[in-house]
Formats: sequence, structure tokens, C-alpha cells
Amino acid sequence: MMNSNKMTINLALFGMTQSGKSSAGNIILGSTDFHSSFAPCSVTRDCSLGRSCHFRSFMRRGGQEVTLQVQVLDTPGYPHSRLSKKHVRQEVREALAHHFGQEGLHLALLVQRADVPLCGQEESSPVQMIQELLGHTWMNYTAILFTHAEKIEEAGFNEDEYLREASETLLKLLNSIQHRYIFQYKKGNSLSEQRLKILERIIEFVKENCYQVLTFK
Ligand SMILES: Nc1nc2c(ncn2[C@@H]2O[C@H](COP(=O)(O)OP(=O)(O)OP(=O)(O)O)[C@@H](O)[C@H]2O)c(=O)[nH]1
Repeated sequence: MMNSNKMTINLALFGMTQSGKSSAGNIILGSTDFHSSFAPCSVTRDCSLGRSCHFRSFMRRGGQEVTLQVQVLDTPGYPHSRLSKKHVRQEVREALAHHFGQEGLHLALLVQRADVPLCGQEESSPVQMIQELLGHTWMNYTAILFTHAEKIEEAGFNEDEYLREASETLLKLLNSIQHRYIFQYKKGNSLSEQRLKILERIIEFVKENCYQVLTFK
């Protein structure tokens, strides 16, 4: 939604169980809205919407500063350790319609652990859910957020080397989403520095899309 000096960017997080969705949502929002913890099973059961504070100085329009707010929808892991795939898909479908039905979704973030190779085309993959829920233009509204990116550094790779060596499945996926990706590091940079970097990339993608949104009925 945009008027002369206020803009809301709507994001939704998708990904496998324990990929780091809630913690990525917290980083983006600068909050602890989403419950994030280590577990040998799925933690998140329901979709929930979090809102950031109002940022200034991220964007200007016609000489005017635009106040930016980010809304993030956190979703249960897919596949989930307790809920059926059908149940999760239905839950996320309803949440997308409820929160972004009118205003629309700017970007879906596929949260993927950088230290877990993406292989094959399993039926259960979160990419399949994104395709089903976002429809045939899904690739124009999807970016990958690689969590655990510090593992890449620890293994002595840099981002480019990592992507060059990546699985065929990941390379094909990156091609279809026009190489929209973001690396999220746990260590090193301070949280606010990380958040700024991630937000800047997200805004870049949204601008490249001319602020277009996907709406849901
Ligand atoms: N080292 C490291 N740990 C991370 C990173 N992102 C998340 N984690 C940890 O991974 C665990 C799971 O993170 P969550 O954010 O709860 O993951 P989730 O995808 O929301 O999990 P579910 O709701 O169970 O699907 C937590 O212990 C996080 O602290 C990261 O980039 N690096």
C-alpha cells in the first residue's frame, strides 16, 4: 500500500521445519514477535503476522522521505512434524487471504539453510507450496533467504563459490527466480547491521518489481 509518504511492504516466510523462518522474521522486524527455538521437531504451528516499526530514510519519492513499514507473515514448517501438508497449505492459504488479500504480497521469502543442500524435486518441498499458493507468477515474487550462512565462511567458501558449487536443483531454482537471494549470517555483524543489509536487499527486489503485488481471494 502506498500513499505519498507512507509505504507498507508485505512479506511471507516459507520453508522447511527448523530452516530459521521465525528467527529471520525477528531479524527483519527487529523484534522477538515470533517464537524461535531449536527443536528436533516443528515449533511453529500457526501463521502469525508481525509488524516492524516505521523506518525513515530508506526511501524517497519526489523529494519527500517515505516512511516504511514491513509486515512479515510467519508460517509453519513445510513439511511439518505434526501437521499434514494439506493442513499447512490450507492454514497458509487462509492467512495470505486474510492479511494480504487486499493489500497484496510483495515478496515470498523461501528460507533455506545454507548448510543443507537442496536436492531433488520432492513433492513435499516448500517450493511446491509457494507455487501452489502464489500461482503461475510465483517466480516473480520469490527470493531465497539463506540462513546459517556463517557455515559457508567456516568451511572456507565465499558466497560466489558456494553458489557455483550448488546443486542443480538450487541453481535451477535461482535461475527461475532471477537470482534473487540473500545470505543471513548469525555471527560477525551486529544484528542491526544484518537487518539493514537484509532490508536493503528486500527493498531492492520490491523496487525492481515496480512495487507490484500478488493479491489473494
Ligand atoms: N547458526 C544459526 N542458527 C540459526 C540461524 N537461523 C536460525 N537459527 C537457529 O535455528 C533454530 C530454529 O530457528 P527457528 O527460527 O525457530 O526456525 P523455524 O523455521 O521457524 O522453525 P519451525 O517453526 O520449527 O519450522 C533456532 O535455534 C535458531 O536460533 C542462522 O542463520 N544461523
